[in-house]
Amino acid sequence: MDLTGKVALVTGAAQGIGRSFSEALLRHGAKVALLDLNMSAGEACKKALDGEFDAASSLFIACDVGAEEELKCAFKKTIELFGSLDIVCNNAGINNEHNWEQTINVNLTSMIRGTYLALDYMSKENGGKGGVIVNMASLAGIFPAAHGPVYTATKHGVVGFTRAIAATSKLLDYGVRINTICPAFVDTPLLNSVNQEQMMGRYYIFKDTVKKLIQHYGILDPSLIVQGLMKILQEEELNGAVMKITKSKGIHFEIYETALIQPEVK
Ligand SMILES: NC(=O)c1ccc[n+]([C@@H]2O[C@H](COP(=O)([O-])OP(=O)(O)OC[C@H]3O[C@@H](n4cnc5c(N)ncnc54)[C@H](O)[C@@H]3O)[C@@H](O)[C@H]2O)c1
Ligand SMILES: CCCCC[C@H](O)/C=C/C=C\C/C=C\C/C=C\CCCC(=O)O
Repeated sequence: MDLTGKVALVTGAAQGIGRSFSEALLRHGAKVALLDLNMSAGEACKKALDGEFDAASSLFIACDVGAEEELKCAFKKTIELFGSLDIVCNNAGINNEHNWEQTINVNLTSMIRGTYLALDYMSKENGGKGGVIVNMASLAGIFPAAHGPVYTATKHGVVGFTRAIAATSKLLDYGVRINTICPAFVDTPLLNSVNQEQMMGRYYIFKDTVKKLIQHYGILDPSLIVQGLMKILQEEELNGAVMKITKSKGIHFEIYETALIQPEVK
């Protein structure tokens, strides 16, 4: 996919992986809607990006992805300003085992809603011209993380939903490729949650164990996750792929047995 002039929407764009995604998309000539709950970080991010790229190429939208109307409105604004939509990165996520209901809402419900909204605009079934959706999961979407059972559940949900909706898209010829990325630990502010009792909840006792895990497996630079995103955008055959990213193996894929014979519908 040539990214020049393409329109992307990135959630959780103010910092961490989402910000790195947004910078990379702008560098490749795309226009980017930067969605984030954190107004001050979002505005600071937009200002910094304007110093490097044409200010008209990006738009910051204050948006809580967990609030249905706010997310709908952000998609609408993006299309009103940029005229189309080609790429959606459902990236926003939290690690909060104390308020675990919020973790489900942000990490899983909003990923599903973001995918459906993206399909509303991009699916050929609705007169759209196709596109690519990337849903951020985690290695905790494949392996259980004892320090984060609800985080683990949401990321397993993201992986399962993405694989299933990608199969639907192929069967019904939506023209939209949908994939997921599962990184190990990445150098972003999210890792600070391990030191916060109000985030770790009853699993705060694992604080030092998690730090040892992180030390053992190493911390990935967000630029490697950007490389994963670019691979997904460029390799047209990728749909329903579960991309793992680790220090020891780099970018690679989870291989699953073919479980179902998909029905012919057309
Ligand atoms: N950092 C890691 O080790 C790691 C590893 C694997 C997967 N991930 C996943 O990658 C994604 C990005 O994580 P990160 O490490 O960049 O985190 P981060 O905390 O550094 O950044 C997340 C961004 O999302 C925003 N956000 C949070 N809740 C939101 C909401 N309700 N609405 C809108 N924006 C919201 C935050 O304000 C923040 O700007 C998450 O889905 C996370 O689960 C992170
Ligand atoms: C507690 C801080 C929040 C972490 C968020 C992140 O998404 C969590 C990842 C958790 C699961 C991964 C846990 C352990 C495995 C880590 C690395 C395995 C690497 C294997 C390899 O290098 O081959």
